[in-house]
Amino acid sequence: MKIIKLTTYRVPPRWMLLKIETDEGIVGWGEPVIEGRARTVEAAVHEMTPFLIGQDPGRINDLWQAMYRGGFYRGGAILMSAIAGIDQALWDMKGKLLGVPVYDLLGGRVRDKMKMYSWVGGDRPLDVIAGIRKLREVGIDTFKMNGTEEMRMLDSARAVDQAVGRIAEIREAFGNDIEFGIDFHGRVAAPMAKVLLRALEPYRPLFVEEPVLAEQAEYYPRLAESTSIPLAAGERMYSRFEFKRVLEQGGLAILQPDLSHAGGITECVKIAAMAEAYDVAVAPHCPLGPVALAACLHLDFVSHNAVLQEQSMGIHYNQGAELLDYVKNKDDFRMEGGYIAALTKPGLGVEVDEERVIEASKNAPDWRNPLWRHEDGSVAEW
Ligand SMILES: O=C(O)[C@H](O)[C@@H](O)[C@@H](O)[C@H](O)CO
Ligand SMILES: [Mg+2]
Repeated sequence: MKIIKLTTYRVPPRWMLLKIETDEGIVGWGEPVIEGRARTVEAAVHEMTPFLIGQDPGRINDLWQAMYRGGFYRGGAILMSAIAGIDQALWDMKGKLLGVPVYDLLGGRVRDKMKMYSWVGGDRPLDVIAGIRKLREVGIDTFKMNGTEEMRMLDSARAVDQAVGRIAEIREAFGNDIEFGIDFHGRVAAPMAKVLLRALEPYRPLFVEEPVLAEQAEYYPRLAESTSIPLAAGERMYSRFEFKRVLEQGGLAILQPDLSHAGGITECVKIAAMAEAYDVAVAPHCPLGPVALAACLHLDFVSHNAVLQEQSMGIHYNQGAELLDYVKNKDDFRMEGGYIAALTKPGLGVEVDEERVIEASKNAPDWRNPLWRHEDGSVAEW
């Protein structure tokens, strides 16, 4: 079998879907995208196309190594997201060819269902209580929210009290009937991270995510020493070569590789295995679309140390399209009691509504995250 065509579709809200076709009619779908840089990743995918045309899609490992090592320069958000989406489509095709779900190609399931969580609140964590109440009605009991608004490198007691007060209200309202992670979203510099973590201790969040920016990873062990709250990060690390340093130095209790940013299934399964060797959990990052989520779920179902899965239903970014709008087999993604069952159809298990995708791609937005500034006019981390 040979690859004959790659087609990319940028679609609302901010996703990109990739269709790979072969000379034997087998089609694979992937989701190569970096939020806010869809066109750049699209260019990277098309730069890889001349190499991929004519290749045997079944040689996933060789194609991955050639895409990663073949261009001399390697890694980073753009190239690893392009490789990720192509890799997802290759696994989709291999599963379809052999008539089995991807998790069976990876040795079979280690669990019967996977624990999911939902976002509540938006860029500025408002109305979180109402959001939790609404999602609890449909059985969700695990949540994530932004922990702060803009946070200066050295900020005020008031800013800390505002951030902690919101969390106190949640515990006050729901006690231990729910669990929640708090995403510092890289907005917090190390000195304030230490202050916030200390102040959040009494409310026992499930984890604090991106306590500092990925480029400040050397703080993870120091912050971990100063708190009992499990620390999580990974959405802005793009290969096992970045994760290995973080595992060696310690500090993170949970790795959150993104299956559409960190080289795809081939790479993230290796990252999950590395984490297991250090007794570190994985909770794949996925504020994206259905193909990205399906790729995450196949990793979750073969990884002993997979503990939680992010999904974007109702996330504040999904303006103009919702998680399952481009999926025909919506029922397969049903969550019950906060869990999801394995996607058992061959390949990734997503039946893409191609007509809907093509239609939506005709007016895809160029989504950008906002540029935040502090009161003094300096750039703030969003
Ligand atoms: O945890 C999460 O989902 C992420 O931090 C998410 O908010 C960002 O990755 C966002 O998608 C970037 O545009
Ligand atoms: Mg995050």
